[in-house]
Amino acid sequence: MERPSRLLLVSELRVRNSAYDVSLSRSLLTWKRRTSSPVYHPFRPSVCHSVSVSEIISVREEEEENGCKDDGSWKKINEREGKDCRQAFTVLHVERCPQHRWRCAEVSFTCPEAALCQRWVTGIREQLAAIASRPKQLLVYINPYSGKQHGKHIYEQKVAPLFALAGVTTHVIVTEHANYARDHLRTEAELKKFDGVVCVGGDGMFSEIIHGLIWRSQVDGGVDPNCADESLLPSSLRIGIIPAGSTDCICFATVGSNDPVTSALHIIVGDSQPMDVCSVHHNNTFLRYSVSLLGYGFYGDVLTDSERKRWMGPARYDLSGVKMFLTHHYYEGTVSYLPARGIMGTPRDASRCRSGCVICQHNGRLISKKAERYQMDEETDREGEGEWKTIRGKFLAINAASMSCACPRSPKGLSPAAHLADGTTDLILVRKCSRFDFLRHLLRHTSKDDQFDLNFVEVHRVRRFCFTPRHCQSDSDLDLRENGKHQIFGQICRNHPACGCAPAYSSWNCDGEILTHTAIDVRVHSNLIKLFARGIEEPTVFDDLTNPCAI
Ligand SMILES: Nc1ncnc2c1ncn2[C@@H]1O[C@H](COP(=O)(O)OP(=O)(O)OP(=O)(O)O)[C@@H](O)[C@H]1O
Ligand SMILES: CCCCCCCCCCCCC/C=C/[C@@H](O)[C@H](CO)NC(=O)CCCCC
Ligand SMILES: [Ca+2]
Repeated sequence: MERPSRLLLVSELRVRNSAYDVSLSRSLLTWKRRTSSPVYHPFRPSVCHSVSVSEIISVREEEEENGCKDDGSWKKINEREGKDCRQAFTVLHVERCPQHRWRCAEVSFTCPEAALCQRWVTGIREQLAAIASRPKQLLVYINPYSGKQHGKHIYEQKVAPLFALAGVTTHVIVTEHANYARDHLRTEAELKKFDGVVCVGGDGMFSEIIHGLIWRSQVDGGVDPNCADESLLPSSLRIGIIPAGSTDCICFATVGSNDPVTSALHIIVGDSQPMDVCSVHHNNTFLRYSVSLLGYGFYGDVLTDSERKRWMGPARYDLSGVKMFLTHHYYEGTVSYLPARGIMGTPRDASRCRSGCVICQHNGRLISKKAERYQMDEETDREGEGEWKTIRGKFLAINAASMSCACPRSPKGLSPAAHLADGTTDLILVRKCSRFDFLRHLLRHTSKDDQFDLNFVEVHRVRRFCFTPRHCQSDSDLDLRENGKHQIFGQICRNHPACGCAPAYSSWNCDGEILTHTAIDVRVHSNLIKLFARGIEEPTVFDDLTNPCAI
């Protein structure tokens, strides 16, 4: 509880015609109803409220209904006398709703005199202006074709008015084609003018934004993105996601809901959530970055099939999901991985990555210390931190989840205990099994049962991994896609009934985009980007203790 000496303003004001003791400190705005009777009244609703200053959106001066507005006579007299007659102000603030949703609520305070009202408005505005983490100028990209193609409407109706209320200025760009946002960020955008980038769309659009920003940071800092062993430079601009796509798993897993208003409020209050990014290379050539799912086999095939059904909108994934489940293809290959050693947490933990996650903070610090040590001693063997393990086999799915990948289809996600910023990815290997068993595994993504507790599934928390497919036609480890033969062999294997074997290749689903190669080298870069989010909030039993009214 804060000491009274820290209070910046204390007044008796009126809220809905009742008298309240209102106080403002650097961290809290509190209003407590004055009671005429000292006797405890069991049926009286709660009379004390507080809102964190960091969650105030803005403050608006109001004109007093009875005096200023009515016939104007009172106002006119005041104006003639050079007095400001505004005696009420409204505070717009974050209100928490079920399912991690935030709303903009408001409370109006009436003051006995205009000068006091002005002191309050100025006092609150000064506190808001002192919050350095709040963005003032944002660069907004809207993909008009995401999800159900409502991106533009969502932004204009739900988000832009909130930014205007909060005094956030924006430069809005509606993309004209795929990779428009990525290329604009890479080459043209004057990033120095902005405090963050907002992406209105789905996971694919978010992927464009991080590709533009990460590329720009490397080029500006002289880092070669093609070198798989290079440590990447973090991007200084935070990214906000206004969900308007088909899966929106990055928004869901970092905020807890896919709600544009909630996301806009997290941006306005200047939240910050660090995130791991995987770089994907093939033969020391950069392919893509991934923050959510890298999936070969089932999820790669679902994506390939669903791309042809884009016109169906989000339902395309359900149809392709059922189709690929029935197709039941498995793929042969070799997975090598570098287990994450000395870190806190395992993929089978019951605890979850939540706002202020201790595991992310601990592991993030540990990994950056290791990186510093490596930079000081160039001779150190980077892979000396652990031993590579190799698994050869036939797999229905190979998934790397760098975060839980929670989404409305699977609220706990592909790897429920994965962390947003712990410097690792969870490598999930689903070996060839019966359709019935695979269905059991898939259905467990939507229930409380553990999807890893099956003898054909294994999961490893890793820092790096490589995959090499085994070919249908030969044992060579060459990736035939490179010289164009894959298409031919792929077709023969898929379509030729006499072949009898599964198709040679699947494709990698990299955050919803198809990779051009199947043999890949994946490395996790801890805390490479930051989002305007705070991780999923969990109400705690201590919440009441932080509320001075409760004590
Ligand atoms: N103006 C545009 N015209 C066509 N495609 C675009 C345009 N702008 C972006 N894209 C591309 O559209 C693709 C899909 O976008 P997005 O991810 O926003 O929606 P989604 O696929 O419906 O959602 P999710 O990725 O969450 O499943 C991305 O690959 C992106 O590069
Ligand atoms: C037959 C019963 C099946 C029930 C299975 C439910 C399992 C759902 C797990 C969902 C995991 C989503 C992982 C997120 C991946 C995103 O990066 C990507 C881009 O948005 N989306 C997809 O690839 C879309 C993937 C859609 C998969 C269905
Ligand atoms: Ca992670």
